[in-house]
Amino acid sequence: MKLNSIPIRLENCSKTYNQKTQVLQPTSLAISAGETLVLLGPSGCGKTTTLRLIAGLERPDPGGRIFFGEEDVTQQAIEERRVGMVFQNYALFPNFTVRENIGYGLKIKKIPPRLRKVRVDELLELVHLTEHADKNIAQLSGGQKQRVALARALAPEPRVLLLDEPLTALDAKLRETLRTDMDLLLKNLGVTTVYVTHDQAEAMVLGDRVIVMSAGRIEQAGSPRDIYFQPKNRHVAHFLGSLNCLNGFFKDDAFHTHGGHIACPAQAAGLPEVFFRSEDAMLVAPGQSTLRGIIANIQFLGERTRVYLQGVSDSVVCVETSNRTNYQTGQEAGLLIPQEHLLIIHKD
Ligand SMILES: Nc1ncnc2c1ncn2[C@@H]1O[C@H](COP(=O)(O)OP(=O)(O)OP(=O)(O)O)[C@@H](O)[C@H]1O
Repeated sequence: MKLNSIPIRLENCSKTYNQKTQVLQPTSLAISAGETLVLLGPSGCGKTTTLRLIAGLERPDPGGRIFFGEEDVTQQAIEERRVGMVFQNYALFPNFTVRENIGYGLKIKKIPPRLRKVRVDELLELVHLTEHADKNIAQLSGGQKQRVALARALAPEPRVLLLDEPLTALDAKLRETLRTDMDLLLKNLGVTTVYVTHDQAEAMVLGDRVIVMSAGRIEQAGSPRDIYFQPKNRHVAHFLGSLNCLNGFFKDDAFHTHGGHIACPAQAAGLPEVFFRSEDAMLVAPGQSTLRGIIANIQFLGERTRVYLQGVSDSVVCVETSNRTNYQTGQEAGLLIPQEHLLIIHKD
């Protein structure tokens, strides 16, 4: 199944509720045809509001405009915009069967029953629910309900697919499976998609581009690799991955390096902050580095181990390692950080 896709453009869109709280600051944003754009950020940062503006469930403040292709849809109601929406809580009709739920939008559009059946069968296959077609919604698992919701949203061939935390209500294992299914599906459909989540792994896997938001504004837009490896500021850096600060270990842009690794950083203040990601540091014998600490805590996760070191920086730092050494708390350890893995972020 392939859907037609169109670009979307938001021009200077802000949103103020109750004439006082501006929850979205003036935002301009272009989404390419067929792109999957993920809006990522903490609760309350304005992701859902942005999605609702695109859907036509909210209007932007005066001056803001929204385009689907060249068409100005700012004043159009949701029905006119031809968008498909999927919500966290499914919003399915509980007394309908799977088939009836998926076909609902087609019935409203007065598509003849024979054609409707063909289309619903195709969608059932697409979301792997053919054998559950005649079950009631109550008989389905959470993951199956979400697949019905997705098929129902796709049935009327929307121009744009809008997904608001569709996997949040599911348990971790199922989320991971559905995330992979969703990724394949979106790539095959080729429909312009806006996907809201606060889960960074979901954002990385699904997004062609990720927009990191905080406090009603866009902090950074870029490919998953860009925002992960080149965060523009500390909001973005902290929101992605596990980050450690090397407080006060940076001076006059002079690193004392040891075979390309930071081994003896100098003390200073008032300069950019230096961070490193937990997976980018290596634990070595204390004698192999002048960055040393005492192991304060260990979390064994199976495929990797998190080791927390005290005394390296002002606060405890976390190192993630996949080696199989049986570290012990109280043990002294050295830390090496490849210089190219340091994140140097200027204070904002
Ligand atoms: N109808 C409304 N009236 C007043 N305030 C609202 C309304 N809808 C949302 N808000 C407020 O706008 C802010 C942004 O909400 P929004 O739902 O866009 O955030 P979000 O990033 O999607 O968060 P979450 O992940 O929790 O849904 C929040 O402070 C919220 O309380």
